[in-house]
Amino acid sequence: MKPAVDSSLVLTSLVKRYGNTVAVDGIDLTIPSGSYCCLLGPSGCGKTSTLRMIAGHELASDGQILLGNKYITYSAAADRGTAMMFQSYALFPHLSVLDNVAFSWKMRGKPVPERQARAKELLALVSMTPYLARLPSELSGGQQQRVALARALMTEPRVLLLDEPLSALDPFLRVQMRAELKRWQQELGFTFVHVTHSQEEAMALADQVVVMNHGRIEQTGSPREVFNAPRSEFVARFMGAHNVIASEAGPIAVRADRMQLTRSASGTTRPAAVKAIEYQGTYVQLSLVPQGAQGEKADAQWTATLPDAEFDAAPWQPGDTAHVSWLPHAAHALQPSA
Ligand SMILES: Nc1ncnc2c1ncn2[C@@H]1O[C@H](COP(=O)(O)OP(=O)(O)OP(=O)(O)O)[C@@H](O)[C@H]1O
Repeated sequence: MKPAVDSSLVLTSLVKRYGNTVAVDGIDLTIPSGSYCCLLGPSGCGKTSTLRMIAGHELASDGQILLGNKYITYSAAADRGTAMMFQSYALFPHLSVLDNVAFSWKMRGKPVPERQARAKELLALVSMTPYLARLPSELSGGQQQRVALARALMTEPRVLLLDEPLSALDPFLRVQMRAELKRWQQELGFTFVHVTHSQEEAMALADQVVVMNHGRIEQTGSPREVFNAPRSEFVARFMGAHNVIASEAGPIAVRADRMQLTRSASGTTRPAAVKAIEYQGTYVQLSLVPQGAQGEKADAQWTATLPDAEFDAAPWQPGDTAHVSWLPHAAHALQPSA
């Protein structure tokens, strides 16, 4: 049921100021129609403000928002063609599942059979047909979330906005719901914009990851592009599993699993003391302190991960000296932050 409507979003020089605080500092972003976009970044980087400006829950201080071929920058929230799904599901506690979902059509004066039929269709999409008569208090967190999604879909949005939708769930349910979100987005075929501070969640879900820092976009790309070629030190550190290493040509990023360790020095290796070893199941993680490397900060620490079989064949001990190297293509030059 892929709709043919254009649900692309274009943000141009978008700014949000709260008094003297610049929460979003002139971002430019194109989100293709029908894609899954994750806005990713640490607390306070401006991702929720960006989402709320798209939703119309905050007015942009400057810049433009284009949905399809229509500027919605100053439109009322209800007229934008967007729907928001919140972290707290905000269902009406006294209404049944069916009535919660049908509510927006009731407000629009649609007849009972019509609104109930559509609500049932959407509740079937989110596998909630057996629970139509329940109250929200009689549902689990994951089930409440499904109902909240069905309710958001009743408004027939072209863009669904999700603000940390998985953060209230336990880790097991989070992974399950994540897979379902992806499936629903593919079935519905329109644009999803999902705010998260979890790089793991963004990598699992997104077609396009947008890494934000201090109200600006640090990097945009597919999860693979962003993970394998972080543009800045901030992105390398935020995505995790990377080392930021000083080199003559400036800082470089090397993935932890691309660090090669040997027991003797050669021309290109750098010495490091093995500080700690953690067994992680399929791999073993070593914390390394570089020894007298030029340009490294005094508190620099590197991480190397070795497949468990490789580690077991020649185990390292804390206090050992490892000589570290990497293949040329494993090193990525880092730019200064935006
Ligand atoms: N209503 C507000 N009034 C004043 N300042 C605000 C308001 N909302 C957000 N801010 C500030 O704007 C900046 C960006 O906030 P925003 O909520 O967009 O970030 P975020 O990346 O979504 O953070 P989090 O992950 O913690 O929700 C922060 O410095 C925040 O304190």
